[in-house]
Amino acid sequence: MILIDNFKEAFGTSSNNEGIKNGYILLEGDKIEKIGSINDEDYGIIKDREDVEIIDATGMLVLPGLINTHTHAGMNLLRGYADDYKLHTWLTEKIWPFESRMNEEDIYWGTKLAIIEMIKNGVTTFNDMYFATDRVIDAVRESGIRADLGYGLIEENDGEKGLEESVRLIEMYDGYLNNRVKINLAPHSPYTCSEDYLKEVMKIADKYNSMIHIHVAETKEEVDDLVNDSGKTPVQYLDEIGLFNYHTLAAHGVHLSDNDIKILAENNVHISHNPASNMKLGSGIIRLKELLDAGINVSLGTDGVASNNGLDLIHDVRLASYLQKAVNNDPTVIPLNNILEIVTTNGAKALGNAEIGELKEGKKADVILINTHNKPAYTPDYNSLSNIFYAGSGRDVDTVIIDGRLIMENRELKTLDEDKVYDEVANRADRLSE
Ligand SMILES: CSC[C@H]1O[C@@H](n2cnc3c(O)ncnc32)[C@H](O)[C@@H]1O
Ligand SMILES: [Zn+2]
Repeated sequence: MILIDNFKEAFGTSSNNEGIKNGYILLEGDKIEKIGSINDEDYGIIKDREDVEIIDATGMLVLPGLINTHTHAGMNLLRGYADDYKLHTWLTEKIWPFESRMNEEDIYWGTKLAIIEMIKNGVTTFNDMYFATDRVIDAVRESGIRADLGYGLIEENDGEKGLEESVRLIEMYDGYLNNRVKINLAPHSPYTCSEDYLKEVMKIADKYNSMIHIHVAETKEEVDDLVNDSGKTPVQYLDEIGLFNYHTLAAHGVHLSDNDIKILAENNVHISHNPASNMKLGSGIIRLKELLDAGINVSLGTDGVASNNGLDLIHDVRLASYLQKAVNNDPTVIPLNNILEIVTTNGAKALGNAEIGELKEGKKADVILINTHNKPAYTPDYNSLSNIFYAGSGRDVDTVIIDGRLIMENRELKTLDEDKVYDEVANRADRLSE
């Protein structure tokens, strides 16, 4: 049992996002057993139990673990390799040639680096689309993080073999490690997968009840190309071929018409918004207010670090909020309460996982502690949630617990050898960039 003792304030405990002050959280196995006040009668009894490991959370803020719903973790090997390009040039002239030189071990070490970076920024679950999924799973197992993984399907690269690989992964690993690993289907996009290929993906989704994770309407060029070829927007096209009959998480959704938004809402399509990547690649600005007003579930992703260039969800959700306030000329757009939801409960919904995203009894014990001691960002303290999301950063995350296991304490990782990962990645980057 773990007792998170005497925290300053905990959020994500109720739907109105009111924090609980001066309390404790008891974790039993992989679940949250009890959340209470230090004034409760049983607090003393719990604290005195011999089987309890106490984490002193004095002065700490507690949140559910953050959920990053769109990543390419192996791309941590490409940080800073190709900056300041538009998406098409970036992918075809820089990223894909580099990726074609990467082997499975490179992806393993790149993924480990991404996992270190995510844990250190309070991310406890990530949804990844990439290659070498067995080695990605090794990195997930060793680190203790939670992950939803899809083998990235680009028809020209993998064809039928990619579909077989997706099935193999589902059959072998969906629900692996006490449900810490879930497998989904990850066709890259409508511009790299044909209609027939996507229909094969849908057949697999049908058989295994799998989620589909796909890039959609990221750039104006992507939309214009498809409209010119078929008279349909990517959203209309995917709807018409039946893809949205399956649980779909569409990454990006930057260039959407009113009709596209209606289609997405009617079909309960989830959007993973990637503000930093969209801004850096000059892809455009998502119509976030319209999406939320239409009742669409929007979660947050970082995308890969080659287009971000970090994995700090607290930073990125602030970007998203400020950008929307600016473009809408309205500071009430994406208020604090929505910010917390976007990186927690909305992420859980996007991944179809009712066990994560909240600090509630019976939910998975994915918990992060933010250290406010002696930090300008947390002083004064009119509103702790404001300080976390409008002033703080992922670097303030002190302790991370995933599936009831202590993964980081006092910013020290318990499961991975950080220095070894930095050395490996640096050496591999030298070889790959030659
Ligand atoms: C098929 S695995 C994932 C594939 O996606 C590439 N990628 C990375 N970032 C983006 C993006 O913003 N839009 C489209 N594709 C992207 C990545 O390099 C992998 O090849
Ligand atoms: Zn992406």
